[in-house]
Amino acid sequence: MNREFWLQRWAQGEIGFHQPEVNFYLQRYWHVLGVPAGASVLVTLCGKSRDMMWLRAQGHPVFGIEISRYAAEQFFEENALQAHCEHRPPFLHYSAAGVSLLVGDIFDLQPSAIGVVDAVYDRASLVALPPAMRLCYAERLTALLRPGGSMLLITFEYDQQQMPGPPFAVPESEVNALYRGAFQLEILCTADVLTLYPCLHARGLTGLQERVYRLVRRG
Ligand SMILES: C[S@@+](CC[C@H](N)C(=O)[O-])C[C@H]1O[C@@H](n2cnc3c(N)ncnc32)[C@H](O)[C@@H]1O
Repeated sequence: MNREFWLQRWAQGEIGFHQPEVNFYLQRYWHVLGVPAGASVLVTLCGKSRDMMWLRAQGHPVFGIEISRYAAEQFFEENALQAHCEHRPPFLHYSAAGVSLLVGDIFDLQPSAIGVVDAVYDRASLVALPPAMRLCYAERLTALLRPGGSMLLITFEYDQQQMPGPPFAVPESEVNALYRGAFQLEILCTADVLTLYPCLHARGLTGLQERVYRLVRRG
């Protein structure tokens, strides 16, 4: 999945991944992470997710990273936030009260751009990436999260033979392989969710699970 694939999806309005409501698991499990108000949160591959507004309302300074400028502009417009935009190569940096969105490639994101963050929220992000990109992505997040910091990760699991991604299936064994070197992992929830995603059923899936993880970065 290259940059052009996602820019085209946004340009054509093919954004079935976007949830009009705040994510259920975020609201249910964020408190389990124990991230205090005032602690910064990085929302990876953020699109125009309303989850950023929810995290902001919990008192977190929110950083989002997203390749599509169009998505970032829609986010501020739909949430009636006045954003200031600066070009700080390699990113366009949009900021409004409590929310900063960096428009650019997450693989260019260094701690020097936003500092290390206290927490990470990954919904529909790891599963948006093909297998060859995932290790590099996990290493990037590990570098951006402070030791002791937490991540809430939501994945999909299904038979990858039944449908090409995205979203891709990322099994528990792969999550472990990507993160266990630097994190303690705990599964918070596993749910059968095919009926909630009729579009994925229509693409050929006969089973679909969502899994929610809490990860804590080792010191
Ligand atoms: C499946 S969507 C999920 C969006 C969001 N997390 C949500 O829950 O609505 C994946 C998003 O990642 C963005 N994206 C893909 N590759 C990227 C990259 N290398 N750097 C930054 N954003 C990227 C896409 O434009 C898209 O908005």
